Amino acid sequence: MNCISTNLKDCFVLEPQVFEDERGLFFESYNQSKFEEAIGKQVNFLQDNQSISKKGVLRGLHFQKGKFAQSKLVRVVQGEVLDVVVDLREKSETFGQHFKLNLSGKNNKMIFIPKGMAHGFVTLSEEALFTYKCDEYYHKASENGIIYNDETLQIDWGYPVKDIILSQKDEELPKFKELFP
Ligand SMILES: Cc1cn([C@H]2C[C@H](O)[C@@H](COP(=O)(O)OP(=O)(O)O[C@H]3O[C@@H](C)C(=O)[C@@H](O)[C@H]3O)O2)c(=O)[nH]c1=O
Repeated sequence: MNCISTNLKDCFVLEPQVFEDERGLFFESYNQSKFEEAIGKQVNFLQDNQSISKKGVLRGLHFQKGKFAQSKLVRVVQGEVLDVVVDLREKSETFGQHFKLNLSGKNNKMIFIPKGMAHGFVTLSEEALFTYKCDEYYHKASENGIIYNDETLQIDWGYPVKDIILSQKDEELPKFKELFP
């Protein structure tokens, strides 16, 4: 497994070893010991999630606050998304900066997102099957987020704004400056 640093400290891109043969391919989508060795720390994943999104669907930017903050290991099984991570750790040198990467069922890349970061993605293919592990349980009262087109964060989603599909909840997310005045 390759582990590649990103511009955000503690946020890594992981590339599993893929074995291809005449039948197709195989890879370990999660191996606790290889994963923890790659990122250099222990993570106790408690919940696996899966979503299917249509083209243009943007989910994010999301995080859980306080003691329900989650680390996530995210990947795409089928289709393609542009995945975005934002550093919300106020003491971090990269506070307010973001990292983005295309994740697809073809490149098999994964992103490890530590606690203290917001996460979102926009679906580039007709449909995308997205799956991720979390090290804290879903806790509705701790859900929080930032509007995807926030003027302070300046994220280029590389997708026509008029075609972006948001949930009602995501349309009403606050701005970065409201959370961090
Ligand atoms: C995230 C989540 C949602 N739900 C429920 C709540 C709601 O009725 C329904 C859909 O929830 P949402 O609209 O919040 O789903 P979604 O927009 O896919 O939320 C996810 O977005 C990505 C970007 C993340 O990073 C995740 O952590 C998570 O916030 O599923 C759970 O039961 N458990 C969970 O862990």
